[in-house]
Amino acid sequence: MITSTSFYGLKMQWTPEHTQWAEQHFDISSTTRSPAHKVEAYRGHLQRTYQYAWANDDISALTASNLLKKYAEKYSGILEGPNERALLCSYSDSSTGLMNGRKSENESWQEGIYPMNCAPDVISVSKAGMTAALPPTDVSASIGSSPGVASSLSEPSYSSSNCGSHTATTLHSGLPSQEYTASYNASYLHSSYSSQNTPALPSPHPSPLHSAGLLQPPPPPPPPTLVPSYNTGSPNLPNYNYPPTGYPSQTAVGPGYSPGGAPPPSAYLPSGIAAPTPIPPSTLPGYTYQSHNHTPIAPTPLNGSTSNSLKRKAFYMSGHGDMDSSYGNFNYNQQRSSQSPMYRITDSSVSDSNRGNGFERNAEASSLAFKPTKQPMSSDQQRKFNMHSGRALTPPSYGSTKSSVGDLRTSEPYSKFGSPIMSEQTEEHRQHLSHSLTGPDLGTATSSIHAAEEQLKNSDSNLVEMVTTEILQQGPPVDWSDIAGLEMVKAAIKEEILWPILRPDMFSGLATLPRSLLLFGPQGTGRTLLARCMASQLGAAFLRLSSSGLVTKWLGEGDKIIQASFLVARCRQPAVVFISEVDLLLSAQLSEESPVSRLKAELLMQLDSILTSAEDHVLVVCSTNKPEEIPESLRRYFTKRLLIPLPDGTARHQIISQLLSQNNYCLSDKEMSLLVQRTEGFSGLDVAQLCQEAVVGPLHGIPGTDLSSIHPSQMRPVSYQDFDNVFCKFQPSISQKELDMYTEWNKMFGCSQ
Ligand SMILES: Nc1ncnc2c1ncn2[C@@H]1O[C@H](COP(=O)(O)OP(=O)(O)OP(=O)(O)O)[C@@H](O)[C@H]1O
Repeated sequence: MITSTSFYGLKMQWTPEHTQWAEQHFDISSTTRSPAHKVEAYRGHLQRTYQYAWANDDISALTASNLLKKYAEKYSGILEGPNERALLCSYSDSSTGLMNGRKSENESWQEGIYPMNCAPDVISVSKAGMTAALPPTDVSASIGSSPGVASSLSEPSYSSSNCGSHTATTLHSGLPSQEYTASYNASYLHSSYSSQNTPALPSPHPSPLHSAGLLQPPPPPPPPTLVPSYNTGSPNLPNYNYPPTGYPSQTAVGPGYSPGGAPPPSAYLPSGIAAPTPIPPSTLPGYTYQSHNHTPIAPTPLNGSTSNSLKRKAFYMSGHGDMDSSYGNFNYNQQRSSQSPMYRITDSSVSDSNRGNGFERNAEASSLAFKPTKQPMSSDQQRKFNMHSGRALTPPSYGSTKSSVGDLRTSEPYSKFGSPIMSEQTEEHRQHLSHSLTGPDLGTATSSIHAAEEQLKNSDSNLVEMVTTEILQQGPPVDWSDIAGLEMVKAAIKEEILWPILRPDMFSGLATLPRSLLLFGPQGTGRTLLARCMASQLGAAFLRLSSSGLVTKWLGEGDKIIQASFLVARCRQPAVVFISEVDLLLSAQLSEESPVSRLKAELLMQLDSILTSAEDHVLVVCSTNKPEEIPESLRRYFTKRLLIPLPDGTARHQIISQLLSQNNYCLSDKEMSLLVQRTEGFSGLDVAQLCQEAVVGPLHGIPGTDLSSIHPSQMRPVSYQDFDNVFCKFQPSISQKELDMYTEWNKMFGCSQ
């Protein structure tokens, strides 16, 4: 019998042979679906395929048969073939360009550029072992049930009194983060995909579903091991045992992400592999600042609209000035471990009256004590940090004298010169390296270090000394929780930069590891902090080059300094080289005759070498507030380009609270809310400077001029009035036009939208 079928106007004639053939064909390899189902599936496909076929034309039985056969072969291969995950794999492959930043410069980086629309379809009809994607109806349910969405979208209300030396945790407990959206759930893979023990790795770019926060990682595995090397057999860390509860998970962000906390389980990695936070917190005896019983930070609200929740928010405004960059001992997380190496020791031997009044116990009168980061590490901290780094212990140089090259925002003397070439430390360093980098490149990294050491021996020793004292920086490690807000950025850095570096064996699908990163946006938003944090998390040496220093004071030998810095970085690898204001070196405005072009050429040569070397474990992080000045042809040097926005209300609240917590202050909840509101558009640096000015306020009311004789108890607490008095000195220094420019550039060339 001949039957006639019409698909969107396309008439087809079916003979019994056709039907039989189709059924037989589908039956060949399927063990999970009946022939009838497959024919249904196939018909569905035909419906879609033939929409753009020759509508309304009759076709011959022969043509129909050929078409049938052709598509049956094609689709049976996808549905039933052993490589049914080819689509996912090719998804990963096709994204290699993205990972490498080799994207065509004219292409914009748009969200959803790598949709995984096909994956759920394929998965859901393929193996029984693969869980189907969430149905669309689950989308809203999932979002609605997200703790982020459930929370209030309004400015946080502060329920507690803020009088006294409160800790930041008390102050902003219950605060939702306005910036974080649940969309970034630290997992790129479809949940079903992640459950497979496949070596194939996905693209690092989140699928739309993940961006929407719909796909959650699998339940957490047993206590994370971090980088196994850190607690197994490292001679540097003989007794170290990473406390699994040291960084309790944070509810403010998606379940897959816990900044500053124990590394989350991730669908990105096979089960049991934890997110990298390799630097273990050191134990600070007597530290009682924070218990683990604090109320967790309230879930971060998504923006009101669901569509907005699908994007990483990017908003920013002003930034200016220059100030101590090493607020490394802040605590912006409720669950910050009391054992964090970053948290400044509360010396219980010092009376309360001696604390938090603007006069630190060792501070000179001029410093006025609002210097949360300028305290040297305790000997215990130093010991711990030294154990991490596996390098000779030298005094912290963060916060030491200003260098035009290293651009240190510090006040302490530089650390003593220590040769970048490992001598007695060499073996220790090797072991550290071997523990922190478990990938297959370890052997070659070691040989690369040897080669760099040889080169360094032949270099100008004065130059090398200058680099090791001024550019190579040592200091207390920076934890994620030391950086207020920026949750999306932090998550992206963890997943797209740090994990592949720490576990190259797990990311073998990537053509090359991420080796360069551009942080762009307004000044004073924590880009240096982020770079330092990356170095800390990688257990890497940190070298900081200031482009403005190079093109002004050091112009004559700037290229040699760049060269020597990269050489030292290779000797000390793993290493992070941070270059601020990189637009000054890479600007398109530079003529060939310009002396700066020598620096540019040297930098590009070094970048080329880093990007092409599979051996070196050197990460280059550059910052700029003029990304548009980087020529199109040079953008490709940056594997990732991340917008660092201005702090949102929650982050500003965190910064203010944290800074004030070190002083005696009295602010009502309402006043605190007002401060948060009034600092809208401020950069993190602006906020910090505002606080610094305000805490000096109480001094002005003290009669007499001899401040040295004043006892701290005579000082009144810092009040709202003190802030009010200095607000006139501060205002957002960035225009809406500039903000729009960042948004546009981010849309076109950034990786976080
Ligand atoms: N997100 C943040 N969390 C905590 N502190 C911050 C943050 N952003 C800025 N700050 C404060 O501002 C200071 C400057 O930050 P940082 O140097 O990291 O900014 P930057 O973006 O590198 O700026 P610049 O490009 O001007 O050097 C920090 O020392 C800190 O006090």
